[in-house]
Amino acid sequence: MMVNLVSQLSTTLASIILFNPNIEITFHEYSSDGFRRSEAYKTIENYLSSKSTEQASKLKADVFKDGKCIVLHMEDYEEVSDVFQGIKLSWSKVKSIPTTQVISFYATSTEKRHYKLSFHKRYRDQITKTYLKFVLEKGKEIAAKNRQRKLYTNVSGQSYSTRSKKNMWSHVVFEHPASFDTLAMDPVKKKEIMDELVNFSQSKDYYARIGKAWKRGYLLYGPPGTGKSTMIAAIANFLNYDIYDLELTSVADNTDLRNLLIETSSKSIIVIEDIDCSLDIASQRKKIGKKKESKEKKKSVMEEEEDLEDDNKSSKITLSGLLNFIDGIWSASCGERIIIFTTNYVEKLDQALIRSGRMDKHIELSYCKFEGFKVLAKNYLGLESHNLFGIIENLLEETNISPADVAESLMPKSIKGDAETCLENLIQVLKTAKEEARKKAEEEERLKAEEGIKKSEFAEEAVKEEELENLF
Ligand SMILES: Nc1ncnc2c1ncn2[C@@H]1O[C@H](COP(=O)(O)OP(=O)(O)OP(=O)(O)O)[C@@H](O)[C@H]1O
Ligand SMILES: [Mg+2]
Repeated sequence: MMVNLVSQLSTTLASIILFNPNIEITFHEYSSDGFRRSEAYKTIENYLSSKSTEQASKLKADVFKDGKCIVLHMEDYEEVSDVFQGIKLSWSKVKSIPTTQVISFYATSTEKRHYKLSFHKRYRDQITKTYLKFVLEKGKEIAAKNRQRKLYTNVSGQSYSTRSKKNMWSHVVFEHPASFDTLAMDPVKKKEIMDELVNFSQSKDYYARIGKAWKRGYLLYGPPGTGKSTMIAAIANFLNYDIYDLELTSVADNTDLRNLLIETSSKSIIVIEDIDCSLDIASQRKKIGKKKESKEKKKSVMEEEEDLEDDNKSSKITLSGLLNFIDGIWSASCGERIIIFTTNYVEKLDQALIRSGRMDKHIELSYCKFEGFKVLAKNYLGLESHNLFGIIENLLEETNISPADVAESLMPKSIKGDAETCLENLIQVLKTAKEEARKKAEEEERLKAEEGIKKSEFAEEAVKEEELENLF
């Protein structure tokens, strides 16, 4: 009887060992030489963080963003489950300690960890081909969300704490509070921009398929104080990107520009503010024209000297240098990038610079209208409606005022300042702006009329002179 039981048990064990229906995949923490921490291990750790938080009984905490963000991971020997397309899987964290003691400077050589993934063998294809790719992508997304974002500049300054390699960029932590929620603009336009950004950030495969660098160019234009810089910060916060604020006047030449761009990382926005001022592109075009002219007609020594002085004063970056960069020749090396130009004078820009394909989308940020005002009133005063809103709506229709000026009027001028006082203050500002605009228009009319009179007097004079000349 006893012999029978033992033989039965051993048969069952043998069948379990021989016919184990599960497949196990291990992901080791360190590379086989023991020096490099595996990217896949870190990514899986990130992917499992939310599942660990929900399921594991022993957790380990990692603190990010100067203590503002805590991420929990499962401790050694813990196990969590996952479900993918209806398939049940399990992840466990295993620690192994070598039996022979090795004396080493590296802590890694004594304790070895790995994640072990188990699933039924009938799902081998789905797991190895689809699930693992999904885990790595999700893990990377989580890591990107948790990282401390940075604002880089190529202008060297004392306030910028850290300088990256080759001293090309210096950076500070990027903590601008702007968001699309607090941005005052037409809600339809806002939604369209947000949808497009999401679409862009998820289009890696699409860009790879069509053979284009994964980048998108935006031109933000409009009068001062309409929210161009605020929108850049909102985009960075929305997509969780770094910002590279490129000051073209501090870039020596095209090579310098290329080196700066090579150093930018993926998931970043490269910004050139006031592009019309930072690069005298229009005059470069004229200069090329002038050079052609000078070949045709000989120039005086003085004219040549004037041209040379002009050349020395202007930046050595050429329009073609900048266009090369935008076209992705230098930026195609890795990852997703957004390029944003801002300007107050869109009409001054060279068409080559802003044609579609380079600047894929042109966004006009304009004067504050009622929809924009409602966003500002909610942000600044916590108001969604008020009986003064009607008057403000009418005045905004008749007046050009920037969101920055509206925002300024809505800020309480004293601690006791209440919402109604702020709205009345804004009404006053709008009435004054309207009155000033009316006076300005009248003055312009008057000047035009005077010019007209002068011109007709001049014409009459000329006719009289001609008549006199004809008499003699
Ligand atoms: N559309 C807007 N929504 C919310 N706040 C705005 C908006 N526009 C301007 N502001 C407020 O006005 C301030 C100035 O705006 P911002 O710097 O974005 O303007 P800008 O268009 O970049 O101006 P400039 O052309 O002078 O660079 C911001 O700090 C913000 O508080
Ligand atoms: Mg600005």
